Amino acid sequence: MDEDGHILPKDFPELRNDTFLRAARGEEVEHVPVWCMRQAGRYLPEFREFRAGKDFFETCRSPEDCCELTLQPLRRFGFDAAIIFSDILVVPQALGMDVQMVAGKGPTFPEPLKEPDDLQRLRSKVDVASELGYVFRAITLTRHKLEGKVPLIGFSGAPWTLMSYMIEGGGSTTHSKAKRWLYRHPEASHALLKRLTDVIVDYLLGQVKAGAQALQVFESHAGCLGPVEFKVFALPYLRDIARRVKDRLKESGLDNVPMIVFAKDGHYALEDLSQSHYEVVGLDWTIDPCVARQRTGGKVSLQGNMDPCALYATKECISEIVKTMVEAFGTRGYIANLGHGLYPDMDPESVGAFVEAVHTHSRRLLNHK
Ligand SMILES: Cc1c2[nH]c(c1CCC(=O)O)Cc1[nH]c(c(CCC(=O)O)c1C)Cc1[nH]c(c(CCC(=O)O)c1C)Cc1[nH]c(c(C)c1CCC(=O)O)C2
Repeated sequence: MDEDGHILPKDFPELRNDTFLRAARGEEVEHVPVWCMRQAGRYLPEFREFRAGKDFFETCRSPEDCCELTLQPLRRFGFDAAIIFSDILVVPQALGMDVQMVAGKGPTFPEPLKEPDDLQRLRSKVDVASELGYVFRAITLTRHKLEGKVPLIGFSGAPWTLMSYMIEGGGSTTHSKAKRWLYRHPEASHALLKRLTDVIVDYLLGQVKAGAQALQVFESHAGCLGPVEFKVFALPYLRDIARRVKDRLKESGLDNVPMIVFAKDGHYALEDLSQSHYEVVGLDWTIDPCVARQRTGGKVSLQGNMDPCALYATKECISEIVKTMVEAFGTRGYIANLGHGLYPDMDPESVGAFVEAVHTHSRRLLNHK
């Protein structure tokens, strides 16, 4: 404990299941590891009960609550990794923006950025330890409470995805306000993306120092860009993040951690993403696993990519879909996941069937080699 009574990021329990980390590095495994994006979420009755009546970002600021919500899905399912409960929008908050979670509407910025002058409203220097220390404390506490069961993943939103939220002020189908900046104010766009990148690098490094054993960067809004805009406004910053986090870990004498880049609907950028210093490329369900393997040329491990809606199918059907998916990806350098997050109306039993199917089919394939 430190003088404020916070648990310290040291003497963590020994890791008992490193399958996820080995798969991320392309090493041999006994089964294909599996986890789900949004595995802590409203599809779980215990999650809904725990969150009831509490403000979303208040919950994010409570290390004890984040720890409990992170552990909930692991009590039910044989996931091979945990992901810290938090949200990508804590970074815009750290830059000084107000963000609220409005029931039925999703994340909302009462005062989004409208014109380049609005950049002056953002904090010029962000001290991540003071602004986002609550996430670091949640990670440290959770890493202890996991008791070495599985590794803990930390995460951040990617610069373009965060920029688009900060300008749109919430969810959007066209992202036209944010894309207007790219075409009308390219310099201001780069200035904003650069500032986000700097904060994200410090933030991810802080997460590793706090105990995160892998990192995922969510470029959730890659799909509204085309290949040209992605190359100019997203890819350079994604690359910069991975390179700088890895350099800074080395400088600090810390071990490298696997990094995953997930650019939702960014299949047009697969080749580039596989050469961006990330160990793992996450895939949504719009790309065929064999095509993805070909286009990434065995340079990286792959993660994904079952259509989350396949969980509405029967257990038998889920098992068949998983079998086809695992056979197509192969058992080496592969982390099974959905192609995006779980939805609130999904049946926890189907999630259990998905996890079981990944383990069963991959064990069978590995035993027949
Ligand atoms: C775009 C994005 C956000 N947040 C996140 C992304 C990137 C992933 C993606 O592409 O979906 C990332 C995120 N958000 C959350 C996690 C926790 C870890 C996990 O995956 O289990 C993670 C990794 C918790 C959450 N974040 C949120 C919830 C649900 C709200 C609640 O618990 O009350 C959870 C479990 C809220 C949130 N936060 C955000 C949205 C669009 C929403 C949904 C709003 C709604 O459905 O009303 C922004």
